[in-house]
Amino acid sequence: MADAETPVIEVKGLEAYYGRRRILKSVDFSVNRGEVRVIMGGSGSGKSTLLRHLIGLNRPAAGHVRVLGIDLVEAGTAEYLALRRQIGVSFQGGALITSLDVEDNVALPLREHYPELDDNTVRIMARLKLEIVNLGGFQHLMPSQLSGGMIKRAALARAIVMDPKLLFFDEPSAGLDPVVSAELDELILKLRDALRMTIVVVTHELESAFRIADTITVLDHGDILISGTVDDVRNSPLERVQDLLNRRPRDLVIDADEYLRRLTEEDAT
Ligand SMILES: Nc1ncnc2c1ncn2[C@@H]1O[C@H](COP(=O)(O)OP(=O)(O)OP(=O)(O)O)[C@@H](O)[C@H]1O
Repeated sequence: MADAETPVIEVKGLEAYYGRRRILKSVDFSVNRGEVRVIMGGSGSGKSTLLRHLIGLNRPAAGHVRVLGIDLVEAGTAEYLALRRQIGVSFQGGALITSLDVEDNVALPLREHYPELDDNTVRIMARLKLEIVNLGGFQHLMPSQLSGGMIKRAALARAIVMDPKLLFFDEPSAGLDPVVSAELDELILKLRDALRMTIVVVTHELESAFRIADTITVLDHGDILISGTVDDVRNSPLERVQDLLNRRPRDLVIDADEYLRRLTEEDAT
């Protein structure tokens, strides 16, 4: 396992493809313990693809991904499962199971990874996490009875139920009003400070990114444009970074090679 000095995430030369299309182009990326790293970038820039590689859901076409000291390319199944117990993931949309109430949704990873735990212990652990995300008392509601912000918080409670060292959060603010979104930002900072988690957040929301980030990585068409502090990113002289910060669309500029490739490419099987 990693010591206190080693980055929690180390990625070197990561390449990713869907079919023959290269999505990530030799990405180098590292995240230090205890920081909130925000991954930003336009739609289709490769943020979710990078996240999937960091969680081990996708295998790199080239390069290495080391998480909490474990090389995901080389790890065997047992090592990977041990690692997954230390990683929390909250996907876009919440992905709660509609037939289970909030408490059973939150308890799910515990039941899956620690089947030997008795029901009472599982219940207490789930409720503790519901308290942390301000859903204390709502444990018996069904997902269909929750607001958008409550769904995100329940998904977050589920992601942290096993006290992960590392938390991945995909689009926490998507579809939320600004007040609820700001509450969620505060919650992310609370997890970093009170539970000392390292947190990687993918977001489109600039305001939220600047509020929660210790460091920011900006992706653009599968390349990292910049990784640095909030000030580094704000003051970046790179035109593409400023386009993103000022919401100037770049995708209207047609890349002739890419356009031709799309027209002529056979479907991957
Ligand atoms: N399963 C898949 N099969 C084929 N292509 C995919 C798949 N998933 C994503 N892509 C393509 O890969 C590119 C990068 O997608 P990705 O979802 O990583 O981007 P993103 O930055 O997360 O975008 P968004 O902000 O819109 O969610 C996009 O062009 C997308 O269409």
